[in-house]
Amino acid sequence: MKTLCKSSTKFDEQALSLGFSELILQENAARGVAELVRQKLKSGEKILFLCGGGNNGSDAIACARMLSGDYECELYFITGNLNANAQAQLNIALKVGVNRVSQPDLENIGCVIDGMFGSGLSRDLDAEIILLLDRINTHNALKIAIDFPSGLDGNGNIRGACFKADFTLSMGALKIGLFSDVAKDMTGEVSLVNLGLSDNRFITHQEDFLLERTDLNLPSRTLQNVHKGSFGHAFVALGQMPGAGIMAATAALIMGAGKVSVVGKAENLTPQIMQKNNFDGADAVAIGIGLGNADIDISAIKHLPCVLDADLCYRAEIREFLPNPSAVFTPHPKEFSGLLRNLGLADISIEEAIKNRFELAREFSRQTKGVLLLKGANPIIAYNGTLYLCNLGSNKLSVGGSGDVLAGIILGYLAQGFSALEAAKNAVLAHAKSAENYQGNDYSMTPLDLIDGLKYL
Ligand SMILES: NC(=O)C1=CN([C@@H]2O[C@H](COP(=O)(O)OP(=O)(O)OC[C@H]3O[C@@H](n4cnc5c(N)ncnc54)[C@H](O)[C@@H]3O)[C@@H](O)[C@H]2O)[C@@H](O)CC1
Ligand SMILES: Nc1ncnc2c1ncn2[C@@H]1O[C@H](COP(=O)(O)OP(=O)(O)O)[C@@H](O)[C@H]1O
Ligand SMILES: [K+]
Repeated sequence: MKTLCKSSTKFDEQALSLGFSELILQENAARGVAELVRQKLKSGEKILFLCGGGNNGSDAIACARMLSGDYECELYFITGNLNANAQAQLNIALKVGVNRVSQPDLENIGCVIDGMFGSGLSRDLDAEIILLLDRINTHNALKIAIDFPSGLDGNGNIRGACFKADFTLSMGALKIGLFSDVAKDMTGEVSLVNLGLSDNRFITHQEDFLLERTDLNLPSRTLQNVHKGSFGHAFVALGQMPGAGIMAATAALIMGAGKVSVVGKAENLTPQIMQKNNFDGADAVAIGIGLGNADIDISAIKHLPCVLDADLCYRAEIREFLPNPSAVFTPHPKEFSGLLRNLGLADISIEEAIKNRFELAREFSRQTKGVLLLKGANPIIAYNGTLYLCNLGSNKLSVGGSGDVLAGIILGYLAQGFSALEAAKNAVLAHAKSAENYQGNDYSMTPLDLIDGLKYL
């Protein structure tokens, strides 16, 4: 896992309190950008630096000075209002031959470096900058964002428009805003630049995390003297759309649950799954998948490890699962907005829920004691106020039924005794990896392909 911090401010404050100067930090930031440029761009090419008047702009100006001589560097300022650092950097840059231009000329530009706004973006972009971004984003030059693509704010929301980067270099520490759903189409590849102080030295208190491929812990079998009862009995409650529940049940089976049963009416049930009338013997349960308005009796299962999905988010019964520390709530944003209302935690629109996803997820996990898995392009897992993000999934997963498969994977882990948090983390990673391994076109993956891929993780 990589550590994520909420903003640059804490890093900057801590570095300054240790005796670093802002100019030293900027020198390191600029060197990180210059190194990437040297790797990606032939020398002699023309680079346009888009500069704001704050410290993000200062990083860009320092970078132009470093590359000047080897590349043709032009600075374009979106403001005449420069802070002291930016002014100091500009004085040096002009002396070493960096050009300052009054209009951004995109002809023959090989690379655009975005140093307009970083973590200081505090309001919507002006119309003029939005127009500039429209022109830049459709240009085929290499695009590198310093710290944040301009237009993306610290909460990962786009403020009018956004620079569409091929690479984003996060300065000092990785910031959570770079991993929102909308950021995924804007940041390009995100990497960290060391500003002279390891992010591990800087983090002194609880932060959030970005899951990595190597965090996937499969429910591998180690002992031989075992039997089906050793791996748990998973149950899925079926409802008005039983096919969805059967896909979840199949995913749980392939993920290693020893036995899998369904409760509720199913026609043509695959023989590998058992039909039951009640939840007797369940080690873990998934409920809500394809449920609709079907009747359910949850009295026997509300204390069990469980996955609470889909339609259950809107129904009163979900309240009875509180506080169950081994409950995993798996809403997509619309269901999350409904769930917050249903539980009396917030009465907000889907758009508001998406906009404030990080803090709402954090608060939800504190209030409910369970684990939240808020689905999206970059799903968020929240437990006890800590967030775990996953940016490894892809648009192949945008197909009806892939959430049902995810619920089934979580169920499979829960049945085998994994904690709710471990089940959610591993399930998100297994889900993303199965999609990544899929060899067909990006538009053709079905939930059954996704389930099949679970066999070969
Ligand atoms: N503080 C430091 O010492 C360091 C800062 N660094 C860089 O500095 C950045 C943060 O710098 P700043 O805090 O100066 O902030 P920015 O450079 O991101 O922007 C600040 C300026 O933009 C204005 N502004 C904000 N939103 C605007 C909008 N929509 N339209 C027009 N103007 C707007 C603000 O009023 C302020 O004047 C980081 O992202 C990083 O790139 C790094 O070099 C590391 C060291
Ligand atoms: N563009 C995307 N990138 C990454 N993951 C995605 C994307 N689109 C959908 N997903 C994932 O696919 C799943 C969709 O679940 P859901 O919306 O509940 O669909 P359904 O109810 O049809 O199964 C979630 O796990 C979500 O995170
Ligand atoms: K920027």
